[in-house]
Amino acid sequence: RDHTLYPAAMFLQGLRLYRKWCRFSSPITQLLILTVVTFGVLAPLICHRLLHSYFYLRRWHLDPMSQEFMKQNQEEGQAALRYFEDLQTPNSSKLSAGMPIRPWLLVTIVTVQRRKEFHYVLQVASRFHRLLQQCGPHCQNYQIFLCNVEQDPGSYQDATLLGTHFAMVSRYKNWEDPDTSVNQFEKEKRDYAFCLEQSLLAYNPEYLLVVEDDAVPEEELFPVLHHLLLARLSKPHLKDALYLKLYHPERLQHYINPEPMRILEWLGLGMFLGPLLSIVYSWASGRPRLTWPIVLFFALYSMGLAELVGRHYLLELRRLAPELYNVVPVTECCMPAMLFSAPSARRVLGYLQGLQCRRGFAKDTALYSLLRTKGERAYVVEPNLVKHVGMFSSLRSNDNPKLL
Ligand SMILES: CC(=O)N[C@H]1[C@@H](OP(=O)(O)OP(=O)(O)OC[C@H]2O[C@@H](n3ccc(=O)[nH]c3=O)[C@H](O)[C@@H]2O)O[C@H](CO)[C@H](O)[C@@H]1O
Repeated sequence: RDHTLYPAAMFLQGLRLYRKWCRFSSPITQLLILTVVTFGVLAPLICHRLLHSYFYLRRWHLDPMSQEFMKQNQEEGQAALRYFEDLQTPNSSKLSAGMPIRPWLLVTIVTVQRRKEFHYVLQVASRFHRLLQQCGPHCQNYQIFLCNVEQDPGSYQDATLLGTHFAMVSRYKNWEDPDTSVNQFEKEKRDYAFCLEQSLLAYNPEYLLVVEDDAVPEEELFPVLHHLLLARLSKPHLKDALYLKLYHPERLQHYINPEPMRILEWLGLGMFLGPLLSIVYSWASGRPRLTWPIVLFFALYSMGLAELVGRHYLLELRRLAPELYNVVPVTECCMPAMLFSAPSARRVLGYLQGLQCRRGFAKDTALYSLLRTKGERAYVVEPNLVKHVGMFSSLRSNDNPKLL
């Protein structure tokens, strides 16, 4: 007896029973049962632990998952510390003499001190360092640059450690109050502008990737950037963009967002899966005729399922190949990882210098608000190419942060 044939035999038997049942029940009853079973039983059972799904059981899982994330992240911080402690220190002449004259891509990490035990900046820098090593000759013209905007740079041990491995600039010399009349968000913007300016002055790179000190790059960052910069961004409408965002918060990635591109994507999904699922249904129920109401039902069914399970998880499928990554017009919020061409970095610097930030109008909102008035375009890559790990913000106090 061939035991491997059991599942196939069971499937055929089930199909036979199902077809018999279908003959005596109306399609409306069948589709109603399918809807109830999918949305009421299967999806909640499968998805209740998925953080970015509507089925997520926040009350049950949010606290333990947040604690677990922080515990793991602290361990990753320790691992990053060991990474640099074990790494051989390059001699200082190598740090400057080995530098390419004009890097193709400069990665600038903007950092201030916060929650020492997590070593956020070490996590970011160690991952970039390792990815560059793995990338080898393809990334020969890449450079990492640390921009330390801590007011008391002497006390910032992680930055001091990184200064022995990477080129670094410090905005403040000793403990220094930059300007008491300046609010925290204006200071943050000025710090960012300083880092942009220093990167351009010191390296004049072709492309500049400015990352915040809690944005850990994904493994595929460099191959995807290669593809985007060499194949996709050479197209005129993308080439002159003001910036390309490599991260957008997962909680804002749903279809039900006032964004035309997403709505189009959602409709496209329904138009693709609607007919496909209808064909499967017709075949399984033994009804050869496809009717419009059934196609429409499955289109809405798949669109509803995709939204409720979470668009974020569908986007993850795009990681299979660099060609599958989406590049769409940006929306407001957040700039943990921003890619600029040299001319666009100069334009951003000028714009930032002309802006005044405050609570509720931080640098990300300010920059986004400029797009329309200055006639600029900007894009975001999906899925995210960095992971935001900083549960504790250096700008907004929160002693008990949660993943959502
Ligand atoms: C994940 C996420 O949504 N992050 C956004 C959020 O940051 P957060 O509120 O998460 O703040 P954060 O602690 O991640 O700091 C953002 C960046 O500002 C830097 N920093 C901090 C303090 C300072 O005095 N000077 C300075 O330059 C810091 O090193 C980091 O690179 O809001 C900011 C605007 O306010 C930006 O839009 C961030 O992208």
